[in-house]
Parts: sequence; structure tokens; C-alpha cells
Amino acid sequence: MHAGAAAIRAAIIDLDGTMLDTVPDFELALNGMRAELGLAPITQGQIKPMVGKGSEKLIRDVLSLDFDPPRVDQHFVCAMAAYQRHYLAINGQRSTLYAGVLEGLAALRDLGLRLACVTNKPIAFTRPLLAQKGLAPWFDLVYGGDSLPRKKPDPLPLLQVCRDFGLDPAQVVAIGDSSNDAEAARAAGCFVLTVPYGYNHGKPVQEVNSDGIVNSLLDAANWIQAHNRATN
Ligand SMILES: O=C(O)COP(=O)(O)O
Ligand SMILES: [Mg+2]
Repeated sequence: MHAGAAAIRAAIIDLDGTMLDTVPDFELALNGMRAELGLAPITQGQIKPMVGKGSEKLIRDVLSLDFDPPRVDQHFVCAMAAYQRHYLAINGQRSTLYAGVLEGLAALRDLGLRLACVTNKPIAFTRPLLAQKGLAPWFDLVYGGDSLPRKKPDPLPLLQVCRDFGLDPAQVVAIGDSSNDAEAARAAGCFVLTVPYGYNHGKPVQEVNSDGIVNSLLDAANWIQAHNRATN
């Protein structure tokens, strides 16, 4: 710990791949959409590396498995509408909390941190999912991928949270599963911790430039507690 480092006062936590394993929900919704287009189902293994960059990119990537770019453009609007309809109908049905999430959130609150959820998932999917999984009450603030003009890896959503909380980015840590979260955090000037069990666009999490890999949100709370002790 370098002298003069600020204590951490807030955590910005990612959703898909960090708090919830949502790939089984994506499988249902994407294959519902694909069936309407007469396309064969795809597997969770194919879907996993595609999650994390928001719905538009996801739908384009999924259509690109079968279509060339002009046909992707041609089918995009219908595919997106079908996907959203299917996702809202099944949202949360098969997604599960990762180990240590609820304990970690409790530990972070016990440290006196304010909590925000920042995800690239559309806000219309995010709010009901957080409520259904018992996560909503933990968060002072929630931003989805379409809540603000730009999404992660742009730093804008993280900087907005810092402003909302009245904190300097150096007092805030982002916790996520992917390079998307880390790039946004680095550009914002926040700390960043990475969990190893998520998606990270199919790449090893060790390649992500972060302040540490933590095995769970509970481990993240322990890391923050040690950091804050060292700043006193
Ligand atoms: O791309 C998405 O839909 C969600 O991704 P995130 O929760 O990891 O930001
Ligand atoms: Mg994620």
C-alpha cells in the first residue's frame, strides 16, 4: 500500500458473471429468438464469451454465427424485439447467485461502504432480476447499459456513480468479472478487483489489468478492509 492512498468508501459491482450466473437465462432467451428466425439452438459454451458488452453486441454476435453482415443488419430489429420479449418472459428463471455474494454484500455494508450496481444489461431486465434474487435492497444506485449515454468499458457510468456519491474515484472500487469492468475502472481512476469465475469474454482473467483477483465478493470485502486499515 503506498502512503497517502485514500480509504475506499464505495463499491460499484457488476451483475452478469459477478453476482449472478445468467448464462442459462441467455440460453433460453437467445434460443427462443433463434427459433423464431428458423435458426438452430446454440449452447451455453457458445454464449458465455459473448456476454458482457450489452444486448446490441450480443444479438449481432449471435446472428453473425449464421448470417453475413448485410443479413445481420436486415434481421437485427426483429431479432432484438424477439430476444427482449423472450428475456423478459424468463428473466431470472434459471440464473443463480454465485457463492459468497450475499455474505459479501453484507460484509461490504458492514465496512460502511455505499454500494452501486453498474451493468451493461438493459435496465428493464436488471431491476426485476435484482429484486427477484434479493439483491435490490443492498444497492443505493443501479445503472443499466442503457441508463446513460455510454456503457462500460467507457468510464462514464462509474464516474456518474462517484458524482452521485460525492466521492473521488480514488475512494471507489469496481468489482467485476471482465476486462470491460477493469478498463472502465482504470479510465475512471477507481480501484478494480476481478472475480475469476465469470465470463471475461472467454479470456483468462489473469490477463485483466486489476488491483487483485478475489475469489468471491466476501474476499473482495476482506481485501477492502485490509486496504482501509493500511491507509489509517
Ligand atoms: O452485457 C450484458 O448484458 C451484461 O453484462 P455485465 O452485467 O457483465 O455488465
Ligand atoms: Mg460481467
